[in-house]
Amino acid sequence: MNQNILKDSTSTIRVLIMTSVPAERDAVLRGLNGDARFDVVIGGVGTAAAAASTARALATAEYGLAVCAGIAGGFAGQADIGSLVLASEIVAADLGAETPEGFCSVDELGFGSARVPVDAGLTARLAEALRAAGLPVAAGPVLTLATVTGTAETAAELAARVPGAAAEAMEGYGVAVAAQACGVPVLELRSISNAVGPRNRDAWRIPEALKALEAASAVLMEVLR
Ligand SMILES: O=C(O)c1cccc(C(=O)CC[C@H]2O[C@@H](n3cnc4c(=O)[nH]cnc43)[C@H](O)[C@@H]2O)c1
Repeated sequence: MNQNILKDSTSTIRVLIMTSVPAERDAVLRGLNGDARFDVVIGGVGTAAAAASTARALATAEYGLAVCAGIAGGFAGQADIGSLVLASEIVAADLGAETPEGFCSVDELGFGSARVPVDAGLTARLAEALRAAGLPVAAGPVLTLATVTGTAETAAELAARVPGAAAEAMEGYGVAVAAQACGVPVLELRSISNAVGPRNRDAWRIPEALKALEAASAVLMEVLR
């Protein structure tokens, strides 16, 4: 078990799982099968809602781990629809400035960091357990964006800007910044519902992604036992 993860007097880790919408919360709860160590919260869509909801939840109890969980878009060649992605780092990919020479991150601007590290040890253990359970999982940067990518050009630009980018979603950075501020380790677990690229909402495979999220949540429960 990672040294940073707190245990209470009964040696039980309390885990906060932040989702965006009710369907994601319900999928996670099905996988957890009533395990009382986990609190699963609907934090809303987008970074601001996620950060505010996570900070509020972390103020109500002593958690040893915060997990951002939900569906996401997968980058071509990195994560197929129905597979899982574990963030190797959480990256606010549109937090910065546009310049004539291209995008300039807040890191380059000198205003903090658009990248939050995850609990690497726990991420590795969870990835191994997911693979052992027969669930396909990739590890790579998970991008947080305010706007869902809708063109091949933007997908290619993001993939070039963040080498190895595996998935994009809309909340991870908000959850991660709130957790970091509270000294709580963070993970991001995503199941892939669609490919990052030209918008085609009819091609989103949400039921398959929610099934994968449910299965992954059951594995997470076992890994933290
Ligand atoms: O319509 C439904 O039944 C339904 C069920 C569960 C979730 C949804 C959502 O639309 C959730 C929005 C949520 O999904 C993330 N997401 C998924 N794909 C992408 C993407 O390609 N780019 C960015 N974000 C994506 C995102 O985190 C949203 O919060 C609908």
